[in-house]
Amino acid sequence: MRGFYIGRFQPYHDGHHRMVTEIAEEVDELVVGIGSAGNSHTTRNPFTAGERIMMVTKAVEDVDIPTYVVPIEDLDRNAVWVGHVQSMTPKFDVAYSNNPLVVRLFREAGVDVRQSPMFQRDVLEGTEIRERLVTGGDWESLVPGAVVDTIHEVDGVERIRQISETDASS
Ligand SMILES: Nc1ncnc2c1ncn2[C@@H]1O[C@H](COP(=O)(O)OP(=O)(O)OP(=O)(O)O)[C@@H](O)[C@H]1O
Ligand SMILES: NC(=O)c1ccc[n+]([C@@H]2O[C@H](COP(=O)(O)O)[C@@H](O)[C@H]2O)c1
Repeated sequence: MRGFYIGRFQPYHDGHHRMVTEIAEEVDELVVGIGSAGNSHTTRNPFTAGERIMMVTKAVEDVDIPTYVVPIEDLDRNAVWVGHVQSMTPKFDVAYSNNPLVVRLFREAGVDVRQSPMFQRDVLEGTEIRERLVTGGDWESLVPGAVVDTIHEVDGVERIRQISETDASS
């Protein structure tokens, strides 16, 4: 059986990784979809699809099942989004998400969906980690080591700080 797990992964964090580890107990292969693949260089979506592919590919090296990482661009039309996803990925039998819109769209399209508990959601949240990147807080302890390496390799801390500045006073 093959599973599918989609997220924006801005960045991929320990909550995502815990979910992947648990999914790997239930399926034989996993497809990870990098959502909003066309978005980057904004405070909500600082990292490119390629950078997120590196984060996930390296982080899942310690997961025992074959894992494919596929970028998925957004569409203006929610009603056909599941078909768009399926057109870009290996066939899958079950989708994993805690995002209510994603759950709804897959179920309406007849795809089996499983949800998981949220792990340490007070800190394991992309928004919190991006905030810490900007303010100089401890973000490294909330993401896999491979993600720390990727963010440093692409000068990600400086990038997110610079794009979060305003030009109001200049
Ligand atoms: N701590 C967590 N535990 C379990 N699942 C999580 C956790 N954080 C996110 N997820 C789930 O992983 C998927 C992808 O999440 P996403 O990339 O939007 O991360 P996020 O932490 O919710 O980020 P953001 O704050 O940027 O929205 C979603 O289904 C989301 O609900
Ligand atoms: N119409 C669309 O393009 C559409 C619909 C539902 C989800 N998505 C994407 O799926 C991903 C879901 O991931 P999150 O759970 O991280 O929000 C996001 O990238 C979101 O933009 C896109």
